[in-house]
Amino acid sequence: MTMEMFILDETSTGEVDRREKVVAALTDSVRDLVDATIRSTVDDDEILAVREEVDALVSRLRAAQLAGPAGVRYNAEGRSWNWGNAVVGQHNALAPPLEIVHDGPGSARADVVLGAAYEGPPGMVHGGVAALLLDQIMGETASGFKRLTMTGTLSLRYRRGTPLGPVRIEGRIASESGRKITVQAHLAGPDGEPTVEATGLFIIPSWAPVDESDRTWARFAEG
Ligand SMILES: CCCCCCCCCCCCCC(=O)SCCNC(=O)CCNC(=O)[C@H](O)C(C)(C)COP(=O)(O)OP(=O)(O)OC[C@H]1O[C@@H](n2cnc3c(N)ncnc32)[C@H](O)[C@@H]1OP(=O)(O)O
Repeated sequence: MTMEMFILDETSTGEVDRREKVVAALTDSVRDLVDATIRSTVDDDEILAVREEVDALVSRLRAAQLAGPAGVRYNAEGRSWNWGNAVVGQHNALAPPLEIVHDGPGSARADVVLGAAYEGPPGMVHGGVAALLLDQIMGETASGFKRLTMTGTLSLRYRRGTPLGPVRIEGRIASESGRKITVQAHLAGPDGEPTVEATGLFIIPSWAPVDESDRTWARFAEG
């Protein structure tokens, strides 16, 4: 991976905002479709009929497609967007999506409601999903949108099951040394008691710009 993998896109911020909103609304409907598919008890004939309609809709969307994944894009105005991101992607129905709040330097949090699509043990959040969400918030905590960071090592302690439903995730920088940033985080259910605790080492890659006064690259990190 190199800085060149971030895509400079000519689209204006106004147009990005407009398009994001339109497709995000469709994405919400697709999330609803996923939940409805998991939980539906309609009869087989109805399932077959719905499948035909869904296949027809997929064909319509495929009429004009990107050649590959959405990537992380930015424009000359400093707006960046990562619509396909697995955790925060506004156009990714697999993403909850997480809306991460940056409280201040070195800390971040997010509240999200995890439904049937995120189940592992019965009625509980899948352990891999917890790791996925923690990884993203910890990466953003380390980055603070001021530098590029990548996950080096992630260690999780699952203290008890997390019930599906409302979840809070919080992360903070514990220490820094050169290009290495240690982040601690946890995920908690509605009672606020941590169910998963995480420690991660996030690394500013050797190929990333290191001069924090060089703001030209900061926009990349805002994806
Ligand atoms: C994603 C980027 C966008 C970010 C946007 C901001 C938002 C973020 C949100 C994103 C959230 C999602 C986030 C994701 O999902 S990121 C996706 C998951 N992570 C990856 O794919 C990372 C893959 N690995 C690499 O690219 C490289 O190995 C990295 C960049 C990690 C280091 O390659 P680099 O060539 O730079 O390293 P170096 O050899 O100069 O070593 C430097 C120092 O680090 C130490 N070390 C090295 N590796 C590890 C390790 N694995 N554990 C512990 N320590 C390690 C090493 O010993 C040395 O220590 P010292 O000898 O100096 O003491």
